[in-house]
Order: sequence, then structure tokens, then C-alpha cells
Amino acid sequence: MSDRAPLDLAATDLAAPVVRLAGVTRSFEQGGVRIDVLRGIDLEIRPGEIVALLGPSGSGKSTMLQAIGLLEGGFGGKIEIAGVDASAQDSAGRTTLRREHLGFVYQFHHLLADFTAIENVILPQLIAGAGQEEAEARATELLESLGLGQRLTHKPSRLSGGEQQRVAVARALANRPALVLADEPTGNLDEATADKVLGQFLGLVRGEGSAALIATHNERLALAMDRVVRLHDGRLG
Ligand SMILES: Nc1ncnc2c1ncn2[C@@H]1O[C@H](COP(=O)(O)OP(=O)(O)OP(=O)(O)O)[C@@H](O)[C@H]1O
Repeated sequence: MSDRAPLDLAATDLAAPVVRLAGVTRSFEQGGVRIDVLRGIDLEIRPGEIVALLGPSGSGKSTMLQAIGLLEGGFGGKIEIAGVDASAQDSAGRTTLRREHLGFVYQFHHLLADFTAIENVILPQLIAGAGQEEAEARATELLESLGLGQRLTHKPSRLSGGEQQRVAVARALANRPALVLADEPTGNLDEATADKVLGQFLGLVRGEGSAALIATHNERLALAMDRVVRLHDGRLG
């Protein structure tokens, strides 16, 4: 028998957190006054884990999602995405990390007004290098699973608020992100529609095996997730 331990690289990679924050800080200065919004955030999210981010208005939920989304600078501490230290990357490296691993859903859908529902879901896949046929099949599958099979060629202005948000969910998942970041994804919808869309969103995220970090004010919706973290005084409790 060999005395060497077997290599277990695949298991190591699979076990890496999709995101790891260590001591993440962010301050803003306005009118000569400095506000420390994030005062040292530590967080790990495992593959496939769905985490609710709760906190009062102004506590820094959006700021924290922006940190992980790698779109803006100005953050202190360490942010790792899929085991890669994002803080050590240049802008092109951060863009690659974002495209390969992250999906985004916002409170307002931000769909492209001149494109149909299916085109809005195809486009990010083409940008990521997928072929037209493959991208179309994936977009159709996602939209059908969200109950939008009859809405594929509607433009956003011809969709209801709940339908628009479901297209935004399909778009966020189109490139099979390891982590979906969602900032009040149902905050713009009435309660019944919010429940329905969130239920479909969570079901799809689970089915796809993605992890998610979902900022919400809604304690009741948060209970449907795997874990709840609370932002208070710039730290997670
Ligand atoms: N670009 C900025 N310049 C100055 N202050 C900012 C900036 N962005 C955010 N802030 C401040 O940081 C704090 C946190 O804002 P943030 O939007 O992250 O909170 P939030 O928890 O997402 O709030 P809400 O639940 O109301 O959306 C607020 O006091 C806000 O005014």
C-alpha cells in the first residue's frame, strides 16, 4: 500500500466557500462627516446555501452586496469569490470573477426595454461566449420554469411587475452563477406577488444548485431561507 495520501483536489475545490469576507469595511464621507457603514464584516457562504441578509433601512445591506458584487472600490478587508482573492485582482480580473461566478437581481428589474423577455436572458450568455442556439434553449428553459412560457417575446413594458422580476431572475441565473446576489428582489411588488415570485426564485436557485445572498426587510420571507444574518452597527450578528 502507498504511504502517500491520495490527492483530493476536486473535493477541496467543491468545498471552497462561494464567497468569504474577512474584516470588510466601508466608510463614506459626506459634508465633512465620516460614516462607518461596514465596520468589519466576516461571512462565508457555502455552495448551494441560501442566506437572508436582514437589517434596518440604512444599515448597509446594499453596500455589503456592492462589496461582493465587485463593481465598486473603496472597501477595506478581504473579499474572496470561489477561493480567489478579489482584492488582489485588477479591474479586468474582477470583471472575469463577476461574469464567471455572480448573478444579480435588484429591486427594480433593470431589463433592457428594447429587447424581449427571451432576448434579455439570451444576451448575458452571448456576452459570456455561449452560442445563439444554446443560449436560446437555456433562456427558454429558465423562463418556462418560471411560468413565462407564454411571455417569451413580450417586451418588459408589456409584462406585469411580477413577470418583469421573474425575467430578471432568469437573467441572473442564465450563466449558472455560483452565487446570486439579490437586493430586495421583491421589494417593489405587492405582498401576494412578492411571496409567489420569491418562492419561484428560491425554488429555481435550489434546483440550479446556486448559492444566494438575499437582502430583505421581510423577516417572514427570510425564514424560507437556509440561514439568516443580521446587519447591525456595521457588523453581522
Ligand atoms: N455613495 C454613498 N455616499 C455616501 N453615503 C452613502 C453612499 N452609499 C450609501 N451611503 C450611506 O450608507 C448607509 C448604508 O446605505 P445602504 O444603502 O447600504 O443601506 P441599506 O441597508 O441597503 O438600506 P435600505 O434597506 O434602505 O435599502 C446609509 O447611511 C447611506 O446613506
